[in-house]
Amino acid sequence: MACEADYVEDPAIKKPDVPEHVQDAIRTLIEWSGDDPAREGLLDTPKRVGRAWLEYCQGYKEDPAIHLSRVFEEVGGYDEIVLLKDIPFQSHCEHHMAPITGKAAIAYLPRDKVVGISKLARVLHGFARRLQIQERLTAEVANCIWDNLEPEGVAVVIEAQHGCMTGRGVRTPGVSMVTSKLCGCFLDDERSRKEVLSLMGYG
Ligand SMILES: Nc1nc2c(ncn2[C@@H]2O[C@H](COP(=O)(O)OP(=O)(O)OP(=O)(O)O)[C@@H](O)[C@H]2O)c(=O)[nH]1
Ligand SMILES: [Zn+2]
Repeated sequence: MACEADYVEDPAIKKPDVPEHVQDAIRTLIEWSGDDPAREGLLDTPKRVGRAWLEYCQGYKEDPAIHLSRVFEEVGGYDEIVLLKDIPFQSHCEHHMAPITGKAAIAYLPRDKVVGISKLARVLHGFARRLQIQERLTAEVANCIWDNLEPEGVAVVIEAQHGCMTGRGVRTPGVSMVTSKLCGCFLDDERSRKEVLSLMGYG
């Protein structure tokens, strides 16, 4: 699935060092998997995997709320739901460190603060690029928007596939997990809830 592309590898920028103890851990994992970490094709793998995990878990280095600090208060009289849907994301499950890939729909009904629309996706990625369970990811995105934009309502629906269910374990491909977190009017008012879920395509 296509994913957000704000990690741009610049060949002029030195790649981060991967400490020896991290590389050792990856060599141990290769051995545990049944291969030989000393064979040629695997010699640089510990460094690559170390860097890859820095990137998968980049979210630990940021507070996603920072993306909601630039708000617009002049919205030209618009007072309806703002929805960003089909936002692709990647995360990793905290149980198996296997990929979680999916899409999110994020909506809010502004009170007096509106943000640039890309910022909703940035908040999602900030929480997704960590070791997660889908329920917590969903709640963290919704709560961050609720606390920082103080809107009338927030709704987040996430639909994702879990690598730990497809490539191992129960080995059941094609299933999606769906989670939602509703706050404010989307939780309390049935008409608002129906409207937002229908705009998201879940109506
Ligand atoms: N609720 C929830 N469960 C998840 C998520 N990601 C993975 N899991 C589940 O976490 C559970 C961990 O179960 P355990 O019995 O401790 O681990 P396991 O023996 O590897 O389980 P199996 O995957 O069934 O083989 C599994 O049922 C996974 O499907 C998530 O985001 N939310
Ligand atoms: Zn898992």
